[in-house]
Amino acid sequence: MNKLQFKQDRPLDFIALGRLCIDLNANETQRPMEETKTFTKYVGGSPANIAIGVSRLGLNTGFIGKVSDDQMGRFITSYLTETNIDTDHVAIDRTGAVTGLAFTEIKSPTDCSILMYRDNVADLKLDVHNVSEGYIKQSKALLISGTALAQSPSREAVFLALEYARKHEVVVFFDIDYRPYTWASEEETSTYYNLAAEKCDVIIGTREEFDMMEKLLNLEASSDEVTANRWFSYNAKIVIIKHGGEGSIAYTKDGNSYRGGIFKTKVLKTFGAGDSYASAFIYGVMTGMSVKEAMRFGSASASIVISRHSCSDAMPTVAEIKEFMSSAEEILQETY
Ligand SMILES: Nc1ncnc2c1ncn2[C@@H]1O[C@H](COP(=O)(O)OP(=O)(O)OP(=O)(O)O)[C@@H](O)[C@H]1O
Ligand SMILES: O=C(O)C[C@@H](O)[C@H](O)C(=O)CO
Repeated sequence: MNKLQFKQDRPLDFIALGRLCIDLNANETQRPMEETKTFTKYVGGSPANIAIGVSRLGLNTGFIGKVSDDQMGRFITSYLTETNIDTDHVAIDRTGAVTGLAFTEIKSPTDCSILMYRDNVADLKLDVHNVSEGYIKQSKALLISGTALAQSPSREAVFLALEYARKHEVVVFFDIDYRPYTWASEEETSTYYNLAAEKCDVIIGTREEFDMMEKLLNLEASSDEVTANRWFSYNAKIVIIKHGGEGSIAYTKDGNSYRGGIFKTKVLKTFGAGDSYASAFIYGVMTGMSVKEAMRFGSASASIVISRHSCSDAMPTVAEIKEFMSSAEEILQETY
């Protein structure tokens, strides 16, 4: 089967599984974090950002995750509810685990970094008992995010969710979301990412993330096309490789490839580009857009989000994206 086939008779469009954390974005920009005095708090975590993005675009969205039993956990679940995301399967940790924090530093539009505090985080205590087959089979699509594979019991929860998704023909999107700070070794990382990716229908990652996955394979030479074709031998129908400000490229199992450009924007910070791109791309392919058009939609969403201070809060509506696309300058680069 070459194409994505969403079961239209499902009450849910999209379930995301994985990290729910807090972004603390520096208010004083153009300087190192050592000189920052104040931060603004937002919901964060790549799968949370993507879920917020697709919900704001109008998809009927749920979440499978675990939050801390404190003010931060309640802030997150309240925000998800306010964003029309079902939180019935967001569990509350009772072991004293905490919420992961992502402190962001915005030195310049092209020099941004994230300081992660992730010891004893609740999101990685998600376990198989939090993963409901009855819930997953109600959805057209499931998103898994690579960082949830970093530690047990979250790792086992992801693989169980993948089993349920495949059993019930739920289309699986895999955002690689490689965050080195959570992993113990490159060997462990590559092994689990590859095992998960074999079960997924759409794989989205940066060139560097795919390189990490291929490190142990001794491939003679890799390229975007080599990467994509490797995954078509498993379950993948679409493989997208993101190239930052140079755009993106998508390969489909039927042998086609599509280059995605970027939309010029006034960049405040670069992080958030990947999650906004993924959320709008997913919305696009789930609402009948072609791969090429969904990539443009994703790229436009990314340009909007990187011009704003937050990631989750900044996720745009369909009207905002269409308005932006009608006036922004689109650039298609052929540099890779
Ligand atoms: N400087 C930019 N200007 C315009 N669009 C951009 C820029 N950087 C990224 N994008 C858009 O966002 C998409 C994803 O960006 P990128 O490749 O940086 O993913 P990522 O590394 O996962 O992002 P993040 O920084 O959020 O982790 C790109 O393919 C492109 O369409
Ligand atoms: O995914 C993370 O842990 C960090 C995010 O919360 C942050 O918004 C970001 O880096 C988005 O790309």
